Amino acid sequence: MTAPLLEVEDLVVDYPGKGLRAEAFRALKGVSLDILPGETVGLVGESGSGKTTLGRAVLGLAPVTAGAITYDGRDISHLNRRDRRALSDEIQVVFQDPYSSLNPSMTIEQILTEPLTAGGVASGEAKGRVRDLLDQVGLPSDARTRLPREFSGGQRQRIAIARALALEPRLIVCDEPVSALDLSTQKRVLDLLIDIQERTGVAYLFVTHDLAVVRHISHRVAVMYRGELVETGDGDQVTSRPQHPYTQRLFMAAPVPDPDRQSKRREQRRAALAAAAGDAA
Ligand SMILES: Nc1ncnc2c1ncn2[C@@H]1O[C@H](COP(=O)(O)OP(=O)(O)OP(=O)(O)O)[C@@H](O)[C@H]1O
Repeated sequence: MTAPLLEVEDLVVDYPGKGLRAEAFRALKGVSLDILPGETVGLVGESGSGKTTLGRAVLGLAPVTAGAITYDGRDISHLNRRDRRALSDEIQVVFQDPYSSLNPSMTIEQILTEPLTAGGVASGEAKGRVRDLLDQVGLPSDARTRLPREFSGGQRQRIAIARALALEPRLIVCDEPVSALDLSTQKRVLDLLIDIQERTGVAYLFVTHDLAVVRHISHRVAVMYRGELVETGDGDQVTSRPQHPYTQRLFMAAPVPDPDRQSKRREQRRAALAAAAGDAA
């Protein structure tokens, strides 16, 4: 069997109380989830259910009160700053807002060179890598000399994706990466993420409140409700035959998914898992 890339076990996250709310607030109440290499797990649930908190805990940005997060067999629940920084070439993030996530005063070349040099890539080599990254996300190489404000929302999200890809991570936490984009741009960015995954084998933890998006991109879907995972399964199974009453309510009003896209994603996952099992044997 393929070993998970990421394992979250009985994770509890308490946010300390502030101001009028003196008591700590339990945002995650014992969540367990794993992600295989090259897999996309879509995390859905209503606002406030804890999706972003789970993504942030994986990135070391939310306090782990109890439980464990294991990456590639190593416990990463309580890393110090240096070890966490060292892990950034393995685990990356793409945030929701392409307007605030890029430094407005840096050129695209500077934005993409920063993680490369931090990851130890020599500056001579970085220039070529920046061109490669722009090519991977479908932007022309003359984008290098321009500033973020010269790009549309969809193009900025491509730049954020290029930055996340710079150090060839094995896992990217995508926190609502397309929800600030219009529908046709959403689809192009999702297809880009799928295409990158097919080429590089990167895994995604994909946080979204949008059920059409989760159906489009996920191999598996995990459903959160009030700080707990109430259902996890194949995208098809969870979206078409939800078991938990909350999931049933969540998906009842959602539009019908694209069956061709879904069956293609399922086949790809089976083939990838079979190949990985063959490699491991
Ligand atoms: N830094 C924080 N301090 C205190 N409480 C927080 C903090 N961040 C989140 N919370 C609370 O934790 C709960 C889960 O929040 P979280 O952002 O993880 O939910 P979500 O499912 O991602 O919601 P949304 O879809 O609206 O982004 C919410 O009740 C929220 O108010």
